[in-house]
Amino acid sequence: MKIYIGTNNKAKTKAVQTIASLYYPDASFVNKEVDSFVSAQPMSNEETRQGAINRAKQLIGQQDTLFGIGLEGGVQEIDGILYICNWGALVVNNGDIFTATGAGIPLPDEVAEKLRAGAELGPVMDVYTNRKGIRHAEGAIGVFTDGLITRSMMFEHIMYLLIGQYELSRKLL
Ligand SMILES: O=P(O)(O)OP(=O)(O)OP(=O)(O)OC[C@H]1O[C@@H](n2cnc3c(O)ncnc32)[C@H](O)[C@@H]1O
Ligand SMILES: [Mg+2]
Repeated sequence: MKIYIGTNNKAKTKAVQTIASLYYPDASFVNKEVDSFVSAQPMSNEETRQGAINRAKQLIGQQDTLFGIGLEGGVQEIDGILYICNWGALVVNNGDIFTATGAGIPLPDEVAEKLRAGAELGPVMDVYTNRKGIRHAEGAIGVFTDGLITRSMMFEHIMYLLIGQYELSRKLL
């Protein structure tokens, strides 16, 4: 059985493979770049959630699919502070969909200002750290938690939340 992953991002892919292979050791993984149909930089919880759902829905209908996973990163403003937010969606071929949200921490003002002006977090983080490809590595959440929680670990938690809901629904059938 195949598990479809709606991205080529390395941090997201690692999270899906790490957690899903614990529960489905015989599954194989297929990456498929799909459109989120939301902004490149989602600016609300609602938009970020919708991006994850939109990605996952495009993975319906493949042969031998266990499920498809859509993961989306964004930011949301609360009380004048920009927090990172992250969402995941798991879809099965019959159209059932499970969603979950992940950890959120505030972004420093100098980063938040650039996003409010229209920049994307990925490139902003590369400039901030003077490195390349932070979004494929520890991510903003890793940089701003001193490496304690990486972008993969954050998406791993979302994977547990998604698989847990999916498995429970199968037990209730
Ligand atoms: O290839 P995809 O799956 O699109 O992976 P992505 O890294 O672009 O991830 P998202 O589209 O889900 O994230 C939306 C934007 O926020 C950026 N982003 C999100 N989380 C980030 C993080 O933890 N560190 C750095 N950039 C991040 C990302 O680069 C995009 O500009
Ligand atoms: Mg993206």
